[in-house]
Amino acid sequence: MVQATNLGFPRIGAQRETKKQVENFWAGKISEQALDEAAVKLRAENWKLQQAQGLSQIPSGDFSFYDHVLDHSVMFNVIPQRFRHLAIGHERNFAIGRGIQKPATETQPKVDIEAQEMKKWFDTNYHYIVPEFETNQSFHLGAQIKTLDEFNEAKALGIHTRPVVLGPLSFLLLGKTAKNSHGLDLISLLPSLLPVYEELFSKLAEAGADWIQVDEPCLVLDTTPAVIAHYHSAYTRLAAVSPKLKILIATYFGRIGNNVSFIKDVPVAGLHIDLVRAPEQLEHVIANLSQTQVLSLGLVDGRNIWKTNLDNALKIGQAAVKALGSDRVFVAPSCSLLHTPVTLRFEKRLATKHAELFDWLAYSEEKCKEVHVLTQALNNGAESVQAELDANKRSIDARRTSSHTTNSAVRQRLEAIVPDQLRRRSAFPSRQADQHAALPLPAFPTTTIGSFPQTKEIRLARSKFTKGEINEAEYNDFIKKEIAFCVKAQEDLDLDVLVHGEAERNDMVAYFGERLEGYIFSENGWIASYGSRCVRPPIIFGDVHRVNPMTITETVYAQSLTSKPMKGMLTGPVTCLQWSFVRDDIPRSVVCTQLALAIRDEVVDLEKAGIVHIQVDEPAIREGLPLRSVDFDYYLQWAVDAFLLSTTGVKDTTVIHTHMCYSDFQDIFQAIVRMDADVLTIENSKSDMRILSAFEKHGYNAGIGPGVFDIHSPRVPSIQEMKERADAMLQYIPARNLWINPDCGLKTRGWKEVNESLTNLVAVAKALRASA
Ligand code: MET
Ligand SMILES: [Zn+2]
Repeated sequence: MVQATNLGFPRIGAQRETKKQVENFWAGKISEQALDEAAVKLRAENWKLQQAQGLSQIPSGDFSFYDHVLDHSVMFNVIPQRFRHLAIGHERNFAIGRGIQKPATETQPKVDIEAQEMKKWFDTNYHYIVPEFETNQSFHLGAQIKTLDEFNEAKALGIHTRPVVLGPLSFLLLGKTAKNSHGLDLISLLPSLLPVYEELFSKLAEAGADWIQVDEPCLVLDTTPAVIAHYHSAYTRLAAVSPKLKILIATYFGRIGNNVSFIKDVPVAGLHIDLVRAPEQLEHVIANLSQTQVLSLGLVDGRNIWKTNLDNALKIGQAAVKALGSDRVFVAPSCSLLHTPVTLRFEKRLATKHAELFDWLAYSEEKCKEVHVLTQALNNGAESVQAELDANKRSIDARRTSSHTTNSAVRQRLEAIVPDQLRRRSAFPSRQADQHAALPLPAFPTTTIGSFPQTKEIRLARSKFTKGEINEAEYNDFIKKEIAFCVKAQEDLDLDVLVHGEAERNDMVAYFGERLEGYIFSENGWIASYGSRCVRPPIIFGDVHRVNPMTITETVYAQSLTSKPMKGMLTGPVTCLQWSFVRDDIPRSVVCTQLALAIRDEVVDLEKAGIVHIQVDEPAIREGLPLRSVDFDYYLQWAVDAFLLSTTGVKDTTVIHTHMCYSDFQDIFQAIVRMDADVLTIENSKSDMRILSAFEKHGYNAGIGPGVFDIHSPRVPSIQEMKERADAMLQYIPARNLWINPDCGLKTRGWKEVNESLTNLVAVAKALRASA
């Protein structure tokens, strides 16, 4: 029998319960016990919900308050030195994720510890806490073994689950070496790590687990034969732990390719592959399984919100059943549903006001159902679920033939793009001279990345406006006051290039999506981004275009309040694309080009309105990079072209800024150069100086502001630590090009920390000027 399975369910709760409870805990409003109770309740609901949709293998251990990789590190006692003296428990785990700062009290000295690094999870907008390994790292299970505890918790409810753990190779490969352990080869830790996996697996087997899902997403990356040999030896050992235990190695987000080679030679029971991202890999993988191994087919898109074309998926399932027999086939979402919202049940507005589009959607709950329907069709014939299949076909056909997804004017404008629309008038050195002559700035100019604290008052006003409790004029008035407050604060701080603060924006892509055609918004389509932070990606369902200016009023108003330059603030096309749920009926590159034309119009209008500095944020350009290097060039060609299309419609004297964050930039260095921005502000505060040496090595010659402090943490950086960072940067970056700024926007912070941090930041720039 084909099994209906799942790889992971969202942990945020259908109405973001987890986020709310975690934040209440941080605020001291609820106890640790209350937090745990809330989680127990949510996990039970999730398991029951998946059961109710008809899944037979339901994951456990997929829950997390902050991040599952962080939990995994803690479970294996991979805790950096600086956190080890903290008491075991949620507070310590949260400290690892977000840093901790507490003033001294009569009995306790002050606490001030930097968070562990956070990185994007493959090409998603989910962020994981990067494990930090030391030379002689010791691994052991603590008193609490999260995976085991959650398996038992489900068992107590009468639900037999499939425990999920991050596999040993991906755990090591996704990690980094601690500061005190330079030169450590992460893979060399495998021999000391494996016994702890063995211990965990035998405990799970004792507890009654049969299938266990071991995630090895690094198998979809470029890999060397040496590393594959380690997969081979590791899984040979792990598969021998218990005859009761069946290991399913799970890969997702791309094709496994030739990395599949070791699978048939190790006694693991099965392999999961992503057939949404890489449908072409089916035959190759089937040919590389042993005679008994199960293939788990990722047929339902775990990263998007569209209904699955069940007819197509069924054909793939049938081919697999034909080749392997139904006992060797599982049906599953392509990856954990962590990246999909929880349920359509609360999308009341879409259901009533946008019924046409609503009918095209499926969230996690509905996707579990799709998995079930496919499984039924494979086991009992399509007739057994004919009504479901027919309804699905109607939705799929309706979407394909809808008149609301195509706009011929947009298509024509795309056809007419010429190469001149992809370049600035002059090269950077000449622009830099013109810009300096037109509007000189002090050395080491200071600026911020755009957003300032999104205070309770701002959120309240926005919610009142949404609910109709205040009218548009009142809301606009409120925003104006916020802008004025923000501009005044920056003048008091003596920053050089100011921003209006983005008070009117809730989310940097949603804001533009709301003002563009081709988008629609959900009420409850939340997905986890980092820590307790969730995002609600807009949905791009049709051709995108700009009807009216989107940011001119606020920017021009902000400029009118100051004689310092005001930076206009836009979200770039690639980021709009990456952080939306994108239609899957035309290529992403085409959607991106449509977005670029819309942003281009806005850039030109800002310039016309007298704005000299314009920032087009592309924080997500790196995360869109394909996972295999052979696919890089194609992506970077269209992505950078889209950025150029959006930014090059201006005069040489207009200063184009861009901003990127949370990524490793080395592998897109040439693309960054080709983006030809006048100023690039990048996240760098937590990572090392490797990226800066790359900028030096390649002779990057434009303005650059590697963040001097980490905005994801509430701690206030001292003048000294930021000065040290800036001094280190000056070893790589010519003084004339160095900007001083935080590493990202300040919207998640409070005004008190922001004022203190920026006071210190401005002092750093002044100290640099004084010693120049
Ligand atoms: C994630 S990048 C954020 C850039 C945006 N301008 C901000 O300051 O919030
Ligand atoms: Zn950023």
